[in-house]
Amino acid sequence: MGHLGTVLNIGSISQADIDTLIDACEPAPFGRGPDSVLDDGYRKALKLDEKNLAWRFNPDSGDFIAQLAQRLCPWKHIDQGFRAEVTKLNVYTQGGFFKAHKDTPKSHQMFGSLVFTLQTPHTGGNLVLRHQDRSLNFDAPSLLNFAPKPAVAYVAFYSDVEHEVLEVTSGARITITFNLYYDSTRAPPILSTQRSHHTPLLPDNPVLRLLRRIIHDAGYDREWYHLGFSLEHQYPWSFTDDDPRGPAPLKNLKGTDMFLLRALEEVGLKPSLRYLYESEADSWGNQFDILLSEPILGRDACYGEAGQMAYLFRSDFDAQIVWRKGQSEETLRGIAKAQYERDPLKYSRNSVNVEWVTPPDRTFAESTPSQNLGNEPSHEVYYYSVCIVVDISDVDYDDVSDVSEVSDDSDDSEDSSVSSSSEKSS
Ligand SMILES: O=C(O)CCC(=O)C(=O)O
Ligand SMILES: [Fe+2]
Repeated sequence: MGHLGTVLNIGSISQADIDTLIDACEPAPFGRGPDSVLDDGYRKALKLDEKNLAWRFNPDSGDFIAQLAQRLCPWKHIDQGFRAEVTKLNVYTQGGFFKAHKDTPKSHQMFGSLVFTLQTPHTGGNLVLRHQDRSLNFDAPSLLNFAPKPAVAYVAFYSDVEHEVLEVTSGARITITFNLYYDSTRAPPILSTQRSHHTPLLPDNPVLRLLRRIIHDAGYDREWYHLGFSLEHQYPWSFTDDDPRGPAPLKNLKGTDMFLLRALEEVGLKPSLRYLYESEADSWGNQFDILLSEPILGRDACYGEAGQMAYLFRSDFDAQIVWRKGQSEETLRGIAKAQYERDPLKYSRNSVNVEWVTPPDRTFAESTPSQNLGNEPSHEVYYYSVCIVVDISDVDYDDVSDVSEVSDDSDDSEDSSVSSSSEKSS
């Protein structure tokens, strides 16, 4: 736009600097499904794209990213590092805001967002994060007021956490935003080279103890049950990702979901990620809950036969019916008679009783992409609600007793005396 480069010193940003910056910016759009929308009823802000921006403080280098990683993943539970990619600079002048949204996922590996607020005088513009029944009001102006100069205030959060920039009541609020990615080419934040078969991935905790009790409880009718956990976060699934490691959200879980996965692995279970769907009602009004190993593609899910049981089973060899209360093979035989008789074993062989430890609150795995508000248009990458389902009849008992012997070890008791020679198998 005809601007030559301008350098701002973040320790002393003058009103003239802010005016120059505003001049270089353009109105910031947001994403509604695949569309880029300018609507100052939702987002009233200016932006400078990443290609026009160079910031000397690079959070992706040095210690910062490693420390951030340690705080977001406090156990030795991820086996990859982090990468931060700048997205843009935002200027919110008086009256500016950005209504509640989730940050648009870019790939399977994107898990977080990082926002820096610069030390320019302003009031309002707090960033409010909401997730399930919790919320956090990030008050950058107060933090910056009390901080020596130069300073920045930052907040990092999982990108599927809904957030909102409240109205700026005076001054100019300037932020620089980054996306955070898991990166398997980088070292994990807490090195685990000394992990051996006997070193627990997690310190002893009530979840582990409870899981051990369940799988050791002789009275528990394990044969017939799977345990199901609806995960706390949503995860991106990309339909165009040509990553040769494949779509593997299992290694990209966030926070407590990763903790749960590690706990299940620790007691010898073999968790898998599943997507729960509800079949369309048949002419008798019956519906079935069905677990798939992949989400149904976003756009198709709206049309035609995509919700029918026969379609779901045809499209996924690992599809399973989860019996609802009162449903059984008999129900199916009575209701879906024609389908059942064509292939009597198909459905009954692939059905399970799931005891939901954390029950899903939405039956549909899919968030409806066409109405979702994001910070950018979304193309072929959407968030999905995910479950972990484990077959508890399928425990490797050797593994379990091994691990329970060392369950008192706390995480930091591990030192160089632990053998580094044996890799954890499986
Ligand atoms: O400017 C901010 O504080 C956050 C902006 C934001 O949420 C976004 O760009 O997605
Ligand atoms: Fe955002």
